[in-house]
Amino acid sequence: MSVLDEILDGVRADLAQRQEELPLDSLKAKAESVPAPQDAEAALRRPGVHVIAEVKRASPSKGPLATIDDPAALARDYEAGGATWISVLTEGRRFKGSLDDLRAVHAAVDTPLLRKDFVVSSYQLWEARVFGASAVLLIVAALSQEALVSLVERARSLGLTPLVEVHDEEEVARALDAGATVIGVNARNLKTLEVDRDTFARLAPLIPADRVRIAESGVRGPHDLLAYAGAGAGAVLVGESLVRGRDPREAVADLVTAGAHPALRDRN
Ligand SMILES: O=P(O)(O)OC[C@@H](O)[C@@H](O)c1c[nH]c2ccccc12
Repeated sequence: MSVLDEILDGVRADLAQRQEELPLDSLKAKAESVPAPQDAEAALRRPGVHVIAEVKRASPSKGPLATIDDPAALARDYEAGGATWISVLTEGRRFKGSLDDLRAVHAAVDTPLLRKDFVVSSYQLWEARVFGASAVLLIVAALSQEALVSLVERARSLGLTPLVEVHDEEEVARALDAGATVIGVNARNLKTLEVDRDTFARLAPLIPADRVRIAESGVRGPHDLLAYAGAGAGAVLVGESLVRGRDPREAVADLVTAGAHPALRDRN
């Protein structure tokens, strides 16, 4: 069984528990009192190479990364640093995230939020909507093509921008078949946890230039942003180096400055 399979088993068990406690109709009713999502895709289509800063306490590959007692405070630092999106991990077992983290961050910042989780059901799309996300991660490797197509359509119907994540050539083809317009290339193989920063450069040419291309994982600083930008990234998604760093606001600001370089203005 791969790491991804193990994670998905836990996700499905926790999801069943939540649906038991809060049936879909009750969840949907809560959406009426939550402001509509922002157009997260439009934010990424502004000129330059964008920074998506992630609230990430732990990971299967590294274990505990940071306690993050106050995710809202961290998100405010990310916003002050100039992040275009803030990603909030909500998977609890391996990443120590929660929907409460998403709610707290939504109450603290105006920046569009990405619900970072292992989505396998439209119930989780409604959760993302109710807890304040404007975008939601859909991992191709975790979904059948039928499920992927359905979840992309349902996410859009809720006003959520689907960020469709790929790791190889076949998954790029599947993301395009599903109509993805925002595609993330994860340098980390979720089945083996290996990180290969060259993955983005290998797959980017397969992603049409009219899509937003996001390079995910392994960004240690501005030099990695510039390398990913040089390979065609319109945004980078950064977690570990920010949550482990001395000053998250300053680290985001340094990445944002690199991404705003005049030579990168035509990126999106
Ligand atoms: O911590 P890093 O190496 O900066 O990576 C961030 C982000 O890309 C990573 O957390 C991630 C990318 N895709 C995911 C899917 C599920 C969980 C986590 C992820």
